[in-house]
Amino acid sequence: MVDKALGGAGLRGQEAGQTALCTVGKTGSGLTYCGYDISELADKVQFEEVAFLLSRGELPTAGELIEYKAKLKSLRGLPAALKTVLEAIPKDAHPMDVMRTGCSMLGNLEMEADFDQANDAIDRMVAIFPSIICYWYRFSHDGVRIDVETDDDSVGAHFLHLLHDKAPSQLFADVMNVSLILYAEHEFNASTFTARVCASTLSDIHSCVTGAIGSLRGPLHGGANEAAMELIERFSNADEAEQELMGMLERKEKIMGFGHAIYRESDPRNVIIKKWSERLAQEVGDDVLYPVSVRCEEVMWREKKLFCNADFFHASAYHFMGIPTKLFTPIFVMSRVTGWTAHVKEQRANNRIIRPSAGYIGPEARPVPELSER
Ligand SMILES: CC(=O)SCCNC(=O)CCNC(=O)[C@H](O)C(C)(C)COP(=O)(O)OP(=O)(O)OC[C@H]1O[C@@H](n2cnc3c(N)ncnc32)[C@H](O)[C@@H]1OP(=O)(O)O
Ligand SMILES: O=C([O-])CC(=O)C(=O)O
Repeated sequence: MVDKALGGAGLRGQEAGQTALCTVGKTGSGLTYCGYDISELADKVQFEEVAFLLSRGELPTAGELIEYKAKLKSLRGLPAALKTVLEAIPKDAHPMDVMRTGCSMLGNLEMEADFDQANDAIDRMVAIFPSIICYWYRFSHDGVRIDVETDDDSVGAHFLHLLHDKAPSQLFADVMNVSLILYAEHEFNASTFTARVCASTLSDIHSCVTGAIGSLRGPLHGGANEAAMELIERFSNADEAEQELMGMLERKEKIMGFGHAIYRESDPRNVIIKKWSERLAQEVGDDVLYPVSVRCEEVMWREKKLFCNADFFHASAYHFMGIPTKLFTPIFVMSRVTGWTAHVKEQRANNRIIRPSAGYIGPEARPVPELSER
């Protein structure tokens, strides 16, 4: 007999393996990376320190951080063949498909020939992903071939610089930094599990990340930040948002950016990005999107006890920084690549091919009828 609680839909509640990288819904504020609480990381460190922590197992020393950031800076350039591929992708393509193709093409050009090279391949992906999406976006939308080798100090500032053709303000760079930290890692979520399944076949790291990008793309996972933006921008004030939301709930529609597979009462990342969204709203003089978002949060909790997940206030925060909605989920990729690849290495270090069983619900055994008799 299958235990329904354990064997139910979505594998919910099953321990599908072990990890030393992250806890979700267990200790502290509810999310830790290698033992460090997310609220402390978001307050104190740079995204590059988190990327180093996930790939090397410990936070860097001051010297290691300088060296690591210099390495990332040196790896921002795009190979000519990759530029050619990006230039061939149409303007109306989905940017997550651009990321998927960009990652896959990189794997063709710079194959991870040996697992010992994993950290070099990881560093390259962390450094080059902002270049990939911005090169395609600026070429297809603005008709320019940008130089992706900026001197910006961080991954987040590099991205905003390429996108807007100017170095970002300190506030915008700080928000990008926090956002990338919040999205970096989250245990056995759907995209990370995809990467681990692929890794368990002893495949290469670019294949693992390419598959993970495909899983992150969906609106029930990373794509929710874009869907949340499409929701909140429909409303011109908080009262209208409340009225519309009540109708959506009545019609049993799903409200993107709310709820979670593991957290039951709150997502610890929400309080952090919400604070930054409020700060940005003040900075840009917004008096619609932020109050609309807050009202959505109040209504969803009051009516359904559903809370904002990491994606909801990311929508307004990114919008206030002038980031086009269709680029929201690719930013998630730029960050989560650190978590995915840490899991790939962890899987490889203690591997057994991931191959669960299926409960069969099809027809009884039967003979194949002749073609003329079907
Ligand atoms: C970074 C991230 O990936 S965070 C997640 C981003 N995704 C979203 O924001 C999409 C919207 N949210 C959802 O679809 C879900 O909450 C998920 C996919 C995140 C989690 O799914 P599950 O684990 O199946 O949710 P859960 O078991 O808690 O759902 C309980 C009930 O609440 C409902 N519910 C959950 N989230 C929502 C929502 N956002 N809007 C309306 N109803 C919801 C479910 O439909 C379910 O109702 P039912 O029992 O009548 O079918
Ligand atoms: O853990 C999950 O199911 C989804 C999520 O919040 C994430 O991947 O950040």
